[in-house]
Formats: sequence, C-alpha cells, structure tokens
Amino acid sequence: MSRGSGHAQNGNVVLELKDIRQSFPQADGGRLEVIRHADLTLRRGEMVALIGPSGSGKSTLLHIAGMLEKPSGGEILVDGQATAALGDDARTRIRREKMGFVYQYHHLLPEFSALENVVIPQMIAGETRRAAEPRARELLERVGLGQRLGHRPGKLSGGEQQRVAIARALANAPGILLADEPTGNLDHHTSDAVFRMLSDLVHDLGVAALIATHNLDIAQKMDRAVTLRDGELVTA
Ligand SMILES: Nc1ncnc2c1ncn2[C@@H]1O[C@H](COP(=O)(O)OP(=O)(O)OP(=O)(O)O)[C@@H](O)[C@H]1O
Repeated sequence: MSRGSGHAQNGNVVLELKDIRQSFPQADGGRLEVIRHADLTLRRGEMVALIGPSGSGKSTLLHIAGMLEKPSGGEILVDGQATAALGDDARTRIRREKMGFVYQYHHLLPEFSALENVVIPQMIAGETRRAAEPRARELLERVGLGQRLGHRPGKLSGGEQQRVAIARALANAPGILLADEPTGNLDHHTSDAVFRMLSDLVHDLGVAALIATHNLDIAQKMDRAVTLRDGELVTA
C-alpha cells in the first residue's frame, strides 16, 4: 500500500471546485438556487469538513465534486484536468480511478463477505482476484477487521459495516475520498472510533477527503472546515 506524505502541502492539489453553482427547477416554474458560489481546493493528505444546516446543499456539492451530478455552472478540476467539457465515459473513468465514496448507509453487497466487498471494486477496475485480495486484506486489517474477512455484512455491527465501506472506498487507491455523513448512523462512541480510523487512513495514505457532517465535534477534529451558508461556501 503506498503511503503519502502525511499532512497537506502546497502544490499537492488534487481537486478544485471553481465558482460552482447549482439550481433546480421548481414546481412554480422558477428555480431553486441551492449553491450560488462555491470555490474549494483540496490537497493530498488533508481532511476537510463540509458543514451547514440541513438542506444547505452539502450532498449536492458532494455529488458535483464526485461528478455524479452536473452543476449549472463552474468547473471541477481533478489532478489539474478540467472536467466540465468531458463526456460521460471520461467522467466515469476519472470517478472510478480517482475517487472513493462513503455514504451514511454502507451499501455493502449483502451476499458477499467483507473481503469480497473490498475485492469486487478492484475487479471491476480490471484487477484479477489474486491481485486484488492482498490490498483488500491489508485495508481490512487497517480498519481493524482482520478477523472478520469472511463475515457477510449482516453478521457485522453497524460500525464494522461502515469500516468495510471505508476500506471498499479506498480499494482502488483513489486520491480523493468524498463522504456524506459517514458516521451519521452510528452511536457517539462508535462514531468517534470510526472517525479516528478514517482520519488515520486518510493522513497515512495521503488521500484528500471532503466529509459532510452534522457532527461539529467531528468537524473540529478535521484539518479545516468549510460551511455552506445561504448558497455560499465559506471558511468555517
Ligand atoms: N435533484 C434535485 N431536484 C430538486 N431539488 C433538489 C435536488 N437535489 C437537491 N435538491 C434540493 O436542494 C436543497 C439541498 O439539498 P441537499 O440534500 O444537498 O442538502 P444537505 O445540506 O445535504 O441536507 P441534509 O443535511 O439534510 O442532508 C434541498 O432543498 C433539496 O430539496
């Protein structure tokens, strides 16, 4: 497993959001302007909290950053490459090779073991099972599940399921991790433990992480925080 240089450094920009705007059509024929202006630069090895009231557009901004949704305006650069004009295939390739996603609910495949859940994304990316397994094992060991490799998700606790989901998100060695309330379903104690593990991994692997959370204690433990307020992304 490659190890990064640790905390953020200048020049290690992996994701840039430039003047992102997003609006949605409304029933009355008008448009709901959810994001009026968002600029953000993410560097290797930094963990950034995305906070803001419910409905302020955090999930929308994460979807745009992950190229799952096109913004009404603005540009997204991944490793310096502009993406707005790219076709769907190129966007999908960038997403698959360079991004990992974690959601509030783990979305693991219930009929497969923890190990298989981390192997499968690598096989979809073209790895053989034999090549994919060592990394999957190592990641699962890193998240504290070395003794649970053969367990199916239904036999794991909520915190353990989320640990598998984090290992899966990192399976293809993405430079960028986007997470939407990754500890939102967990009790206070489990949430802290899962966050600590995620933070160690992000810093050790040199991943750039943008993490939406309602939990201000957790947000404070990240390297910095940005807030969506009245459609503007501002430094928290
Ligand atoms: N595809 C869509 N069409 C219309 N409106 C949408 C769409 N997606 C999001 N919205 C609206 O945009 C606003 C922001 O939603 P979003 O889910 O991004 O907020 P959030 O900050 O993540 O909220 P929460 O903290 O409750 O998860 C909401 O008013 C939502 O209804």
